[in-house]
Amino acid sequence: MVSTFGERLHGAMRERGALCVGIDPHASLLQQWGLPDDASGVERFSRTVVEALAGEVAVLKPQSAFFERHGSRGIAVLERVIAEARSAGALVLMDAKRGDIGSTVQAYADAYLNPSSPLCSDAVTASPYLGFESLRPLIDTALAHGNGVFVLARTSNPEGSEVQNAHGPDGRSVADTVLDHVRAANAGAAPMGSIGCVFGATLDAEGVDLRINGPLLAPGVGAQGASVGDLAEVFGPAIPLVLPSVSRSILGAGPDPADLQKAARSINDEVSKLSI
Ligand SMILES: O=C(O)c1cc(=O)[nH]c(=O)n1[C@@H]1O[C@H](COP(=O)(O)O)[C@@H](O)[C@H]1O
Repeated sequence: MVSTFGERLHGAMRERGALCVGIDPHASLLQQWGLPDDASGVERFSRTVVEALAGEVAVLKPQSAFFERHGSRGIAVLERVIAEARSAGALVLMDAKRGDIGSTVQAYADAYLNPSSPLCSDAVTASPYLGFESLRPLIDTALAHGNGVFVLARTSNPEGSEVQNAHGPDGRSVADTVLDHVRAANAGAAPMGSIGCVFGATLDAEGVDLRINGPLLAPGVGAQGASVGDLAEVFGPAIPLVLPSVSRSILGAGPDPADLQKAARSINDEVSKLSI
């Protein structure tokens, strides 16, 4: 039987630590690494990150936009990054933040979560702001193929709160409702469900029920100002489910692979001390 994403992620977090490293080939990072701002630069950059880290971190998260900005050649690089990272043992979370009406969401599901697609990843990020049910085809396709989805609940950027903290007639915030839907999708799954939420490490989770029986992707550590220490304060008893996601503050240590490894190991070690 095919393993579930929740099972694979749970195992990877125990074996490799909970860190997720973002592959975000910003133009400024390409320049800093002495690479051209084109598809060949993105390929050298991403290959270096994969070779340095895919054998040791639980999850690599390529940000699709940084590949898309180089057109079809950038997407071809993304396809190779997915294949190489997975064959080196990392889980790949495609950061595409897709969302649309359900019939179109099925096409995104076919692109990112169906093994017949060259972009198929272990999981994809999705925006529920066309209504959580519009994401159903993504969730069903993920579960049918042993893959996962990370649904945005509270994003790390300060602008997010005007939408995500708005309250409905039942007095619940939009983000609380998203967390409720994800909790329902993961009900009964063990050791944890395959549907995660994104909850920024930069936020205050006071009064928020984070028990979703699934992973909590926590971007915002490093370049956006949160520290590993803040994670304990934000997530409290939910820490064992937290997957801190870090891009620039690790990528900025490159291009030497040993320096990338050093930067990732140092954060991973700090994170592992939180869960004790
Ligand atoms: O889904 C995400 O990964 C994400 C959600 C969120 O709320 N905030 C957020 O920063 N991200 C992504 O996480 C990464 C953060 O990068 P750094 O700030 O460089 O660590 C970027 O790829 C963002 O697109």
